[in-house]
Amino acid sequence: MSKWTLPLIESYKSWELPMVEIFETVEGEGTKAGFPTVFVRVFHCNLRCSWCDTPYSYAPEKAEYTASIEEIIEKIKGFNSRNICFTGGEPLIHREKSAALIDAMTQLPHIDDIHIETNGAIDLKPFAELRDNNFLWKKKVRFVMDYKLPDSGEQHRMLHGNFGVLSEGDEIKFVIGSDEDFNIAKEIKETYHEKGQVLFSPVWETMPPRKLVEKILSAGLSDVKLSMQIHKVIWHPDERGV
Ligand SMILES: Nc1nc2[nH]cc(C(=O)O)c2c(=O)[nH]1
Ligand code: SF4
Ligand SMILES: [Mg+2]
Repeated sequence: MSKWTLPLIESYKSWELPMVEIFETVEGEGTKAGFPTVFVRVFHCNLRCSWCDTPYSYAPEKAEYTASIEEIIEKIKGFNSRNICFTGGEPLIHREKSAALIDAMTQLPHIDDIHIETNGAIDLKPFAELRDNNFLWKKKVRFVMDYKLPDSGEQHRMLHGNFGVLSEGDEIKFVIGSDEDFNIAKEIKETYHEKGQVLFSPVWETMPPRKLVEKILSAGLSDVKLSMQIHKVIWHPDERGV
């Protein structure tokens, strides 16, 4: 039995979430990079990473608006993309409400993939249990879990138990800003990684991609995938809603 049991969509469709933005673009990161994707960005985050590129998604900023699950789903239906990136802020911070929104997304027939950009400081177990017990979740829902390294200032918040609940289709993203970050990422991967594609992504301002590639190759990390933020190449790095 999972810790949470979701009611039917009729009961939760009026639940409201604080929102930042919903837009369609191409996914800029990870294994889905380049595919048309609807971004659903909710408000609030439990971390404050030094290099965060979405500080408008948590206090002291304010949510742009609130929307019911039904309204969010209607907006998603207006786009052609088959992929959803559920992000923030921290998309899972709203707990049962986050789970209900994911559940409603899984019921959209035109959606193939819902990837959830979670920050490594939220217990994934209740969400993973919902996935284990639900056919549509198993088919469509994937976690893209960050592991925050020393440069972020938030490594002490990482929940290492999360590695044990990830599946083969999930992704683990290490955002690397320095040589120290690289060394810790390698050590954490060797110690905790079980299932899921490991991504190494350079911090835009402090880690030249060429240097990160050289380090991956010379460390012999043959199963690691480099993940560049291609949206920052296509558009200006500070542009929003792309
Ligand atoms: N195109 C595009 N891809 C992205 N992948 C992760 C993003 C994020 O803001 O977390 C993002 C984003 O904001 N835009
Ligand atoms: S977890 Fe993500 S949204 Fe939250 S502070 Fe860190 S980078 Fe920003
Ligand atoms: Mg992100």
